Amino acid sequence: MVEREYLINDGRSYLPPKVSVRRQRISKQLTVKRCVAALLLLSFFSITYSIVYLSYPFTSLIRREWRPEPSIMCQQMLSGMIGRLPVHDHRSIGGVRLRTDPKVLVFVETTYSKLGRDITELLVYNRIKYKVEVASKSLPVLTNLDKGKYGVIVFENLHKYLQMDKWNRELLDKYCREYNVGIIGFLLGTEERLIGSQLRGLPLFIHTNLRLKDATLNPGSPILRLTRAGETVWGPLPGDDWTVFTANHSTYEPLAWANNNSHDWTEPQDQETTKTPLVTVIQDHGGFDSIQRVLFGSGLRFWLHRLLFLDSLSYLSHGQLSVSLNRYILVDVDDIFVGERGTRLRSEDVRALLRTQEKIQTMVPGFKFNLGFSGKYFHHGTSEENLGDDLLLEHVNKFTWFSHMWNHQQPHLYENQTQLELDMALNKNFAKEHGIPTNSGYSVAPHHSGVYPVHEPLYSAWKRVWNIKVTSTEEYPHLRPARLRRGFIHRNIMVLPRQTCGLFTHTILINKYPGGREKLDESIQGGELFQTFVYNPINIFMSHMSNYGNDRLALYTFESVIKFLRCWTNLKLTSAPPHILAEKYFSLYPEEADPVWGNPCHDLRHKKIWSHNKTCDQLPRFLVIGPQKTGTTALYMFLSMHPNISSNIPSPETFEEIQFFNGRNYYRGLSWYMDFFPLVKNSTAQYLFEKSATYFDGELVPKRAHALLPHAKLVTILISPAKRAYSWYQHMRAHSDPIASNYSFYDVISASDTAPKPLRDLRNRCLNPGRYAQHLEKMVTILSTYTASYNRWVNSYDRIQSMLWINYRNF
Ligand SMILES: Nc1ncnc2c1ncn2[C@@H]1O[C@H](COP(=O)(O)OS(=O)(=O)O)[C@@H](OP(=O)(O)O)[C@H]1O
Repeated sequence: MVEREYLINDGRSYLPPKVSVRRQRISKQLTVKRCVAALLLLSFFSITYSIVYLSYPFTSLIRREWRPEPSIMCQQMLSGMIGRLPVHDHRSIGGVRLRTDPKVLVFVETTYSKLGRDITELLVYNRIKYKVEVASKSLPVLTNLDKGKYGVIVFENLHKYLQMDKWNRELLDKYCREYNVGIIGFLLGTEERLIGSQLRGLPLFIHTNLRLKDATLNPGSPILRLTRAGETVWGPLPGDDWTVFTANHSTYEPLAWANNNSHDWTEPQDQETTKTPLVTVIQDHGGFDSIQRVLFGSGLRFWLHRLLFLDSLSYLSHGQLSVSLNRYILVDVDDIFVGERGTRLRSEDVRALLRTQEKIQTMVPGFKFNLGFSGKYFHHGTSEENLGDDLLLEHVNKFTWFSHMWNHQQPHLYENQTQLELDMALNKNFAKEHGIPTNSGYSVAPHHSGVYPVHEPLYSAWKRVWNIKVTSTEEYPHLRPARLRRGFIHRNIMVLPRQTCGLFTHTILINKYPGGREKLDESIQGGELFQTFVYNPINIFMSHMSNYGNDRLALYTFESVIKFLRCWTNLKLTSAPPHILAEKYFSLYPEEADPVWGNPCHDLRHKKIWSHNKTCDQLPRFLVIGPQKTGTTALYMFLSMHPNISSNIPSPETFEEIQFFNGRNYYRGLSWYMDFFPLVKNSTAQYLFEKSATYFDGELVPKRAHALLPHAKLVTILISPAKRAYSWYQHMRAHSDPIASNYSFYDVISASDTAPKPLRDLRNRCLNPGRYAQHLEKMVTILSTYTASYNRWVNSYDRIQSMLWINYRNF
C-alpha cells in the first residue's frame, strides 16, 4: 500500500494519523538497529585504534608522503664539473709588505651600527683579526717597523672614505699604494633615491634604493676563490635599498649582478635597466688611482655577500687573509636506542640512513654517520623499531660508534665516581656483546653535562673506562653565539666545539618545524647551517636518532646542505675520525688548548649542568694580587683576623697562597680551586678572599681572574720598587739560592743580557714585578678587552684604582 503524503500549507509534508503510528513503530526499530550498528562500529574502531596506539604511539600516524626529499640541483652538478676547475690562489698576485699576522682595519659609522657589527662578527667567526675605528676620527698607526699592520681596509659606509679630510685620505691612500693593500666599501640605501650620481673622485656612478632579484656572479672574476660562480640565486634579494653601479673606466669589472625588481620606478632610463643586469658588486682593479677596491651595493644581509666579502679580503690582501678551503665534517647521531617508542628508527629508516650515507660519501670522502649509543634502551621500541635496532647492528661496520651514557643519565648527577664508572662499563660490555667497536676514543655526555662546567669524576671515568681522548660540546665558553664556541684541553681530553644543525630531539616533522619549512630551507640554502660549514674548518654536528626516523629531517638537511655547498663554493669536504679532527683543530688553533674557567653561576644553563655539591659561595670576593715582598703576608694575616672575612685553607705545596690563576695549578680545574674554600657551618664570614703575590705580574692572570671572578675586587700594595727588589734578593739568600748567595745585590740587578741565564733570571725576578705602571696598564688593557662596553671598562679600571694600596712609608 502506498502511503500518501500531503503538503500542508506551509510546504512541510504531513502524514495522516494511522499511517503515522505505523511509521513511527518502524522508525523506532530502525533507530535501535542503527544504534547497535553504530556501537559495533565504534567498538571496532576503538579496538583497532588501541591496537595501533599500543604498538605505535600517535606519531606513527605521520603522513609520510610529506617527508621532504633533497632536491637541490645545479648546473655544475649536472655537468659533472664540480672539483674540476682550478681555484684562484690569491697569494700569487703581487708582493705585499705586511707583517706576518695582518689584521683588517674596519671603519664603522658608530660603535653600534648594524653592518659594522655584522662585519666584525663575520671576522670573529673566521678568526680573522681586526681593529675597529669609528670613521671620521683620526687614523690609527698603520705601520710597524716598515711593515703594514692591516691587510685590508673596510668601510662600513664608503661615503665616509670618499668624504675623509684631505690629510687622512692622502695618508690612507698612500698606505694602500705603498703596502699594496686594498679597500672594501659598502654602499647602503640613501634618504633620497640617487640616480646616476657620481661617487666623489671616482669615475663610478650609482643608482640607489632599488629592489632587485636573481643574483648571478661573474665567472671570470679573479676574486672568486671560496665562492663558485655559475648559478643564479633566483627570486627577490633581501632589502629594498640596493645600490647598483655603472662605470666610466676600464678599471672596473663587475663581480656580481642582478635584475631590477622595482615596480615603482618609471623614469625613462630605467626602462633600459629593467632589461640589463645591474651591477651589485664591482671590482676596481686600481687602473684609475693605483688602489684596488671591491664595492658592495648592499650589506651582508644577502648570504652571497658574506662569501664575496671573505673572497675580497683574500684577494685584496694577496692571500694574507685567506681562509682555508678544507672542511672536515663529522655528524654525530646521539641517542641511538634512546628515543621514545614511536619516534625511533624502523628498518626502512635504517636503510634510508645507509642510502643517504652512500650518497654523501660520493661528495664527502670518508663520510660515516657517527652513532652514539646508550645500550640500556636497546630493543625498547615497538616491534618494528626493534627490527630497526637489529638492522643497525647488522650494519655495525658501516658506521662509526661512540658511547653515550649507558642509561642516558647526566654525568654531573653522579657524585660517586665508582657508580659512574660502573654505568660506563655496562655500556662498554653492551658494545662488546653486540660487536660495536669500543676504540674510537670519543664520547659525548648527555645534555653536555659534566664537560663544561667540568665535572672531574666524568673526566676520570672516561679515561679509566673508555680511554677517551676527544669529546665535543656547544657549552664552552657559552652556548650562544655559535661564532664564539671554542675548544680546550682538560686532563689530556680534547674538547672540540660542536655545531648545531637546526634540528633537536623534538624536531621530527617538517610541518611542525619552528618557523615552517621555509626556515629550515633558508638555513640550508645560504643561511645559518650553510654558513656554519663555510666558517668552520672543522664541523662536528649534533643530531639525534629521532631526526633520522619520522620525517628523516636530518637526512634531508645534511644531503641538501652538502649539495648546496658544492653548488656555490669551492670548499673541499672530507671526513675523519674524531681524534684526527681534534689533532687538526688544536694544530690550527694552538692558543685554544688552554681552558678558561668561567663562573657557572653566571649562566643559567651552566648552573643547570653543574654538580649540586658546588656553590658559588665557595669563590673569593676579593684577591690580594701582590706584588711579592710588599707586605702581602702581613695583610693576609690581618684580614683573616676579621670575623667577617675568611681566607682560603693553606695549600700543602704553596702554603697560604693557592697560586691558581698564574701557573700550572690552573689546569687542575675549578673544583680543585674551590676546594680551598670549604663551606663552614655557622661561619660569620661573608667575604672570602685569596692572596697570591705572584698574580700581580702573571701574564695570564687578568684574563683568567676576570673570566671566573668578574666582580671581584683586586687589592695590590705598592712599595718602593728598589726596596721590593732588595727584599726579594734577601728572600732568595735566606732560601740558600746559589746565585743570590754568590752575587751581591748590585751584581744581580746590574747583570747584563749576556750574563749567565740563572743570574739574568734572578735579576728579572728582582726587577720585573716592580715595573708597576707597566703591569697595571696591561691589566687595565686586558680587562677592557674582556668587557663589552665603555661603562664596564671604566668599572674594571675603577676596580684596580679603588683598591690600589700604596704604602707611602715604604716608598
Ligand atoms: N706590616 C707590614 N708593613 C710593611 N711591610 C711589612 C709588614 N709586615 C711585613 N712586612 C715586610 O713585607 C715583606 C714581605 O712581604 P710579603 O709578605 O709580600 O712577601 S711574600 O711575597 O709573600 O714572600 C718583608 O720585607 P723585608 O723584611 O724587607 O724582606 C716584611 O718585613
